[in-house]
Amino acid sequence: MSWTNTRRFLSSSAEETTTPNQNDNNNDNNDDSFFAESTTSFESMGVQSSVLLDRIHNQLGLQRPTQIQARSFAAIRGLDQKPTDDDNQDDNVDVENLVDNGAAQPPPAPRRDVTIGAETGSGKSYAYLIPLFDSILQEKAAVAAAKASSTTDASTPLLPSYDYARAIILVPNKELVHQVVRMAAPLCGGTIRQSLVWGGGGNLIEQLEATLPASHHKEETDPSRLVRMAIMPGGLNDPLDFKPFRDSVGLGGKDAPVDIVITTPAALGPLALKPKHVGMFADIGTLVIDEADMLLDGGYIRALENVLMGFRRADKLQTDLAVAKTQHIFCAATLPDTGLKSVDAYLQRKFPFATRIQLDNMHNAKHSGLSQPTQWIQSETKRERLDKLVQLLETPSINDGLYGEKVMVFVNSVEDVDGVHQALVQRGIPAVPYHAKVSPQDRAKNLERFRQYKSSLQSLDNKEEENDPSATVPIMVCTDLASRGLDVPGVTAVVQLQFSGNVVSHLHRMGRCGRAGQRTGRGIVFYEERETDLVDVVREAEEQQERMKLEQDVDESNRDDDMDSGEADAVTTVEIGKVKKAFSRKRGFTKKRKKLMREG
Ligand SMILES: Nc1ncnc2c1ncn2[C@@H]1O[C@H](COP(=O)(O)OP(=O)(O)OP(=O)(O)O)[C@@H](O)[C@H]1O
Repeated sequence: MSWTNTRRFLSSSAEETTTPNQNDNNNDNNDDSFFAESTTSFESMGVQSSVLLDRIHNQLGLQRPTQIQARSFAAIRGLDQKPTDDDNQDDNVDVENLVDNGAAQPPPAPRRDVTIGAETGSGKSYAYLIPLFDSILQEKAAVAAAKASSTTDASTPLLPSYDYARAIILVPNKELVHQVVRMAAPLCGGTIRQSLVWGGGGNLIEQLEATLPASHHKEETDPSRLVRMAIMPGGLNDPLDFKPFRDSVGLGGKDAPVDIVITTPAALGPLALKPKHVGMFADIGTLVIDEADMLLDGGYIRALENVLMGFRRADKLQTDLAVAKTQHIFCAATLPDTGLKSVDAYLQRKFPFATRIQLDNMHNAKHSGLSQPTQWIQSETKRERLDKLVQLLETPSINDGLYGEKVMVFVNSVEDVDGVHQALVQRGIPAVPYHAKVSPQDRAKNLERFRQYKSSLQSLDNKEEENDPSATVPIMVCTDLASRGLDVPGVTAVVQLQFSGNVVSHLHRMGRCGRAGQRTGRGIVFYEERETDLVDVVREAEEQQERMKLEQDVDESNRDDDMDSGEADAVTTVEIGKVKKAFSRKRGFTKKRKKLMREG
């Protein structure tokens, strides 16, 4: 079957391509566990900024929060617990001192450390972004209101309580920095040039301008409604080498401080150990560590520990300078918990008082976006695997093939990505490569073409035109650089042409499809005989999970209203269907991280 002239229409409206799935909750293809219960709204879960609520509904198109968003919001904002003496101490901040224009504002929310754990695609990014944006916009609104009612000169700038930034978000690499910016931009207000004050080089600003909805191109004239982000590059010696900080009014410049800095531990780490920079760390209220298990392992941990040390040192100033303690938010889809040196053990040791939000679906062998059991194919040669892949890609999905679908093909090295990509193209199958040695510009272009593709499963019947082959591509061949965090809506299948070799990477790879509550993903995994030990563990856990699901369904349908709810819950809390056993295969995991580090 030919891959040309048969693609269905790709909507050219950026609005449609960037708005997250506005799920029809009655659709069988949706995962019921994705959303919070139907009575929970963004309003009822506690979002107070009306500006933010408007953006959540109208810019992002989100109707209601996901489970992880509702639970994280409560924990991050301390709505789920009564205040303790400790919190009161944190709240005991001399607000007037912090706000230069003397405006009173609501006392800062207690800052509890929080660990957010839920499977891939469950909406964890907004689980930390929404509370953060809410507190920033609330503070700005309060300052603006106080300023409006005071006698201060109207030209006095509107200043929040921070000079450098309100929060820093750390992710492993540039790809994920861009991913966070892309997700956060619609919540910022204003044009992308207003909200992303420093894009860190490359053409990210242009790319976002081209792909964000038209409604996002409106200038914002009210600074209290604008959230400003910046990407901090590596190689800085001093915080003031970073232009957005240098330009901040609080630091002698003429602009309002940036609100959120998005960067990597490698870029921030070198600043953390110098005592003279303690002021910056004291100024920043929230530190988000996304993909926490990756950053707390292997080659990343040293830089991250430096960062944590910088914040710890700054927290010691708390009593002297009345600075609120830093809130740490750790976010992960996988938190290996086997052994004393596991990431989970590390977090429990270093942050024993952190509130842990962990959904039941975390570490399930098969994530809820996969609509059918994983297809496992043992094959010993590259040639055999490639032939089988081509055969799958040329067979319509109705006959169990992948023709017309939106597919990510994972292999384990840059060379293999190039080899598979070329072989597919030679056979007339459109594909793009994605790995660290593709130039950043081409990588971004390839990702965008893949993002824009609409599979035959996604296309609506009334859209008869074809995907434009110069602007879209159905297949992306990639290394693990694309396995984490990357959110490409509508991926219908993940093929591991080479097995990832460790369960963490396996879960992240499979999690690239069937995201956002869409139960439309499909997994096909090729493996070699020498990998059967690990494969067997994962397969067995998947089978257990399926059995557990069946048991639950039966249990639900037979459920006697008088049944003790504890009895019923016991069935669901048994730790079967999890891949925990496979976490102990740590060697593969660490090696993989090192490789990713070299690539990223
Ligand atoms: N409340 C919501 N309603 C509908 N879609 C949502 C909602 N929240 C998030 N999404 C969408 O769900 C998708 C997955 O979100 P996100 O990338 O934050 O997941 P994640 O849990 O961080 O995944 P990963 O662990 O793979 O990084 C995104 O396309 C996002 O826009």
